[in-house]
Amino acid sequence: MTEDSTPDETAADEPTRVVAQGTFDILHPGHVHYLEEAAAAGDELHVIVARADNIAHKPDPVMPDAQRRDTVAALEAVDYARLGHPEDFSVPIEAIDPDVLVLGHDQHHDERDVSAMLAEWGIDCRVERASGLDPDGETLVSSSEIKARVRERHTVEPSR
Ligand SMILES: Cc1cc2nc3c(=O)[nH]c(=O)nc-3n(C[C@H](O)[C@H](O)[C@H](O)COP(=O)(O)O)c2cc1C
Ligand SMILES: Nc1ncnc2c1ncn2[C@@H]1O[C@H](COP(=O)(O)OP(=O)(O)OP(=O)(O)O)[C@@H](O)[C@H]1O
Repeated sequence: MTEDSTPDETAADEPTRVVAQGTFDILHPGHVHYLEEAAAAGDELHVIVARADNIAHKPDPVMPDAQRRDTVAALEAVDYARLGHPEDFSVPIEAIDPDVLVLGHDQHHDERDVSAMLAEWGIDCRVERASGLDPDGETLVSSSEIKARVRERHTVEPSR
């Protein structure tokens, strides 16, 4: 912001901030696809990486919280990555103050519920749904699929 800019000019110059979120345990091309699509929805992509303690719908991540955050932050599409709040999900969202929130193609969150939650927090933000990256039969595009492949190929049978 320049010192002589008017409030109107400042608002027009504000980047469009986009938020994406998820677990991101062992990065794969599906994650890259999601984050590139989210980045294309605005000027600045902020990612909230879920804390292991808040992931109740699947087994605990293999990679520690900070490692998942740091690998996501290293992606070209990502401007800022942060760990989510341990208890209050409104805290990171309020700090980012996004214009757009992009949900992943298969995320269990309902768009209308998330919109209502954002409005309750006083955030004026539209909610969009990303597309999925279809597997081509060879490329692994799911963290649980990668973990299953590792178990299948690297399990050593106990000797009798
Ligand atoms: C709007 C929104 C905000 C969220 N904020 C947080 C947060 O602050 N802390 C956290 O641990 N998880 C947060 N989450 C939850 C996770 O990012 C995510 O929904 C889920 O636990 C894992 O999603 P996945 O199965 O797609 O990886 C938030 C989810 C949404 C939709
Ligand atoms: N193949 C894919 N195409 C597009 N987006 C994807 C794909 N896989 C994951 N994502 C998105 O990336 C974000 C983080 O996903 P998550 O970490 O749950 O990955 P995952 O591979 O689906 O994990 P899991 O297999 O454990 O469910 C979510 O928004 C999810 O929708």
